[in-house]
Amino acid sequence: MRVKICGITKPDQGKAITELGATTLGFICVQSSPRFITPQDIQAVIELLPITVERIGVFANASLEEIRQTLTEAELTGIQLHGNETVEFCDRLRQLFPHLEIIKAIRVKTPEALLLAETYIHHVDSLLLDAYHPQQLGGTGHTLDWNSLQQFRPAVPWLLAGGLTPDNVLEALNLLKPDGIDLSSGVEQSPGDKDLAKVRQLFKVLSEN
Ligand SMILES: O=C(O)c1ccccc1NCC(=O)[C@H](O)[C@H](O)COP(=O)(O)O
Repeated sequence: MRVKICGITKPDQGKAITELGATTLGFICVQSSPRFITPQDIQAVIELLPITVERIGVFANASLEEIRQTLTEAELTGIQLHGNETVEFCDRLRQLFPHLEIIKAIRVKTPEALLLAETYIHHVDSLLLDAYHPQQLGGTGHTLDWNSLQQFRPAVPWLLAGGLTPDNVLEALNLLKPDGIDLSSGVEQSPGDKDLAKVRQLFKVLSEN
């Protein structure tokens, strides 16, 4: 299963987290986030990683030019769109960067958000469901109402995000069986500073499942 640890800001932590078992690292390219990392600093993390690790840049309502600029400086394998990007924007991104994975994140405020997610399936490679928060775009530590997601079976792979921790991840996995999981604040000491003991605990519980 795909395990994405998001909000990496420190090279040594990125390296350690992949050694512990993460398949995918996420880098927050949203300047208002306390987990923001510059393209140059993303590349410094990437240089310590095995080539097999997926490297996702997380953007929210960025322009194509901003994304293009980041890609010239950091060797990302995918783009996560965490704002209000349209299907047309996803299509354009695909045309420009056909080799990159495109993940559309949907922040679930009401059940209609799941219908919105379905409208992206022909325009992206993967979906990610995250918690809605009126002031924060991501990294909120809030869980979704998992019961309301039980019928969610999109025709593309999907990741579950939002408030996952080593303590609740197995319950979520057993209930929803997503293709992957995404964690940030649940394995942190403070925003952008990962807690390696919590990451270790995460992979321990996953291996025992
Ligand atoms: O994490 C952020 O600070 C962030 C800021 C702006 C847009 C997206 C952001 N995070 C996106 C993620 O993929 C997080 O991993 C996801 O929201 C889950 O976070 P958490 O609830 O803390 O596990």
